[in-house]
Amino acid sequence: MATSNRKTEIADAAVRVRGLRKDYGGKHAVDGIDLDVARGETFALLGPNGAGKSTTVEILEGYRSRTEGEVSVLGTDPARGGLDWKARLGIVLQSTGESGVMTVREQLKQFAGYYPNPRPVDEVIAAVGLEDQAGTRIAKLSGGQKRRVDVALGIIGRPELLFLDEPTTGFDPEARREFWGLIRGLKSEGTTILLTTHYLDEAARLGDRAGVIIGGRLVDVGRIDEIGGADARVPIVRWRGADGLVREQRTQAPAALVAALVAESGGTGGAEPEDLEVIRPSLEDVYLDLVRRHGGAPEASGDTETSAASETSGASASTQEGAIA
Ligand SMILES: Nc1ncnc2c1ncn2[C@@H]1O[C@H](COP(=O)(O)OP(=O)(O)OP(=O)(O)O)[C@@H](O)[C@H]1O
Repeated sequence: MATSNRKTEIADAAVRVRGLRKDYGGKHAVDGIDLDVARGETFALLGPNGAGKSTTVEILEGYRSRTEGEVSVLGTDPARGGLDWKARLGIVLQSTGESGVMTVREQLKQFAGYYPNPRPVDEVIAAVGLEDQAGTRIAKLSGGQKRRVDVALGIIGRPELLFLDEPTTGFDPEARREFWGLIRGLKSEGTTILLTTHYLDEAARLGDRAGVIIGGRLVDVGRIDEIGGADARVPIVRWRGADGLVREQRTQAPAALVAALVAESGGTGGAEPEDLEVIRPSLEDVYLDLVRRHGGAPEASGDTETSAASETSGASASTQEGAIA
């Protein structure tokens, strides 16, 4: 299965990166990345631990120097971005930096003062679901609540471009879904969002497009439903044969295969094929396959359900398309 590397050029991109390299000592942490993020799109940057995502994003944010390459963020080279440029960005870093002694509202008020056109503080508190904690000192909040403060600080300045580095780490499932709603709202207002996440379901739900970085290289980029190439998306039919063995077959026509299995097991009135499943590979399945093929260590998944696409319990046998075992 060939990886399609779609290098789409976007006119008037919010982010434009060409030949980006970052060396630490002799090691290429980022090794020649080309990337465009369109204005108004939500772009998910994916990759295993140590792949080079944070380094890339920190260069875009102006926090880190680069070794080589061209970078333009909202039309400005981040290495030369001044305060006016910074005020157009919203940044939610991986680690929290807010003061623990202030209350949520005090901290947000302070940050709002740094921006020319901030959102109303109470509107932001409500958007991140911290109304009940608005008067609480940040030091006393739970990990997930502190993360919501980080997100609130990232959006208070009404950013044109919002960087979210693993924003929902520590969120409970309900808070994560609320956060997704918040991000969709920002997107509908025209905010460009660059998201790094290890939660593949989050990337699939929020992202218009995604890029996969492995070993400092962008190994694939495209619409969420294009990542990994068409072959990686072919459905899998799995069933237990009369001999007790689990069989699986990739096929573009799962209904026809299921009908054939039913006919084989005695016609419409016959026995149901045992343990029958039709599986459509998720972004997580496709991503893990990409990581394996490019020699990256697949990380433990987030809270997404593990698809059974690559796992079978008990004995199994794979079959070629068109041949029922
Ligand atoms: N300040 C630094 N000095 C030396 N090496 C570094 C530095 N920062 C990062 N690296 C190395 O660069 C590589 C890329 O790191 P980076 O933090 O960009 O990865 P990542 O994809 O964001 O990982 P994670 O998913 O764990 O956050 C790693 O091998 C890391 O050890």
